[in-house]
Amino acid sequence: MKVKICGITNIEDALYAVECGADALGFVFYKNSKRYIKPEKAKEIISHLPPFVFSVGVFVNENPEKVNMIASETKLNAVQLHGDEDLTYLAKINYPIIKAFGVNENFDWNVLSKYECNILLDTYSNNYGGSGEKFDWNLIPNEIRNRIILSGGIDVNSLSMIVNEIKPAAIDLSSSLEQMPGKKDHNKIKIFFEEFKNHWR
Ligand SMILES: O=C(O)c1ccccc1NCC(=O)[C@H](O)[C@H](O)COP(=O)(O)O
Repeated sequence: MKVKICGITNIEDALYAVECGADALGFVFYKNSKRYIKPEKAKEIISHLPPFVFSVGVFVNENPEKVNMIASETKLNAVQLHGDEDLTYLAKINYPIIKAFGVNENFDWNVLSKYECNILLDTYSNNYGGSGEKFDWNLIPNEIRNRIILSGGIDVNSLSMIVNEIKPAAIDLSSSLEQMPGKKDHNKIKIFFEEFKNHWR
């Protein structure tokens, strides 16, 4: 199970998360987010990451040409589309895509079969993401559990259920590891990865 830490805004948090075991880092290029990072700053951080750490840019309903431009300039490995982007939009993107879906009790699970890219399930939120809230993971159909990226309110206390019951391909978390939006708490990161390794390896 891979772990992505999202909402990275500074080099100290990036390197510490990687040192503790993060496989991927997320950079939020959505200006309305409290975790927004300018592409130039993300580029600088990404240039200091060790090999084999995956860099993901998070976008919400951004102009697709701008997504491609930022992905190229900052050297992203993938783009996470966290808004209302449809298949026509996705066809304009030149980079590996993670399509995020906001889940609530009314979510139409059939829609996922139309998407061939990686799927991230997050809690439905008017702000699109980074809510720190869980959705009801029991709603996730069994047949897709092992290929999704699970997200939304994941914290150290979620690990038992994630590892033993949901068993997703990857998890993605942000809020539970923060001091405040955009600044990670290194002690929380350390404890999270210690517990993750206890549960998973
Ligand atoms: O983090 C944000 O502020 C954000 C805003 C708009 C779209 C996506 C955003 N973040 C993406 C993520 O951090 C994660 O993919 C996911 O939402 C998990 O967040 P959390 O519930 O805070 O662990």
